[in-house]
Amino acid sequence: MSQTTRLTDGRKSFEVKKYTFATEVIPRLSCHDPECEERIANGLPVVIPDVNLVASARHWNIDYLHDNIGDGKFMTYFSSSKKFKYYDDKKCPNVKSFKKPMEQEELTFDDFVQKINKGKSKGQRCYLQQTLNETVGKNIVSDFLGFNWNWVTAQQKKNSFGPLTNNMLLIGQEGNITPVHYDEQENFFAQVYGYKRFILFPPEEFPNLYPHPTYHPCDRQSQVDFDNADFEKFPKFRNATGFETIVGPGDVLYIPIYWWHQVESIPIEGHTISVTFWYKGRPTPEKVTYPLNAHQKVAMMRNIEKMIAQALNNPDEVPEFMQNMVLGRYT
Ligand SMILES: CCC[C@@H](CC(=O)O)C(=O)C(=O)O
Ligand SMILES: [Zn+2]
Repeated sequence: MSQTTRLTDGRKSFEVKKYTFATEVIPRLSCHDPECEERIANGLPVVIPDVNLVASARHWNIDYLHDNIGDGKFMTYFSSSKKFKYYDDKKCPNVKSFKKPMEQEELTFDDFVQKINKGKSKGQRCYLQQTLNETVGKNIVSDFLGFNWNWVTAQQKKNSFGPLTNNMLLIGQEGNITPVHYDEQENFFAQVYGYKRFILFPPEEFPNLYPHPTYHPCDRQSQVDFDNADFEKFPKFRNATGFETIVGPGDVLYIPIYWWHQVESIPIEGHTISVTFWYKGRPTPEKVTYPLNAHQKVAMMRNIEKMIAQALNNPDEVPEFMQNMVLGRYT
């Protein structure tokens, strides 16, 4: 039986699965606290409970969204397990043996609601993950316009983030898990309904988390299954140490670019609703300062892998090429 541990969102406490790695709690700071500003400026995660980023969506629930979201299509993922491990369809041809970890389908919101209800009986889980776009109804537009754009745009400017790329609506069933991965964007993650556990690791943990190669469909995703870690294949995973928190309605979590995160919908309210605010990263500084920081090194490793895969013009040749270059020479 797996052990559990208790975690709080500052108001309630939750029994959550205990993994093999140690974690520290992510600080929870008021948006008026200078230390909160400092953490964002320094690319460190922070939970912000009082910024009211999506307070205008506090009344969002499945029924309200069903009645107001409009007749657009919503990308929905289906998984026979709790895990929703993202993959890039366009990279599937690069790995012939790749088995898709989940299915995807574009549904109307009405179909999605039916799937959620039917899925429960058929043991299939679903996760709606769709960029909010112009197809939404006028009430959702008004809620969207009511987001605290002053605060988040001020953060974008003072931290020299790039442009806002999208706001993604996430509706997951309780118990759904997005396995550990990193994104190449800054993210203010706003929790609207229900509770989510976030486990984060800094970019320095790259060696301990063994991401798939960049040409692999699961680029940016760790190969390590937290529930059943293969310590033979991934020995450095023993050294992983992370940070974690629980976010509840109204909380915003700043997830810095290149920080790894695993996200678990806490089995308490039936489902969870979240909205992401993704921004392109800071522009490359004119004058590079040394030593390079961890996320610059991750960006470098990504570029080198992409260049080698492109130059060989055959992804199947990359593993041997990389091993010939490193094993016995840099080990
Ligand atoms: C598609 C985005 C999913 C989200 C995790 C989650 O809420 O399950 C995440 O990984 C992020 O916001 O970066
Ligand atoms: Zn992510």
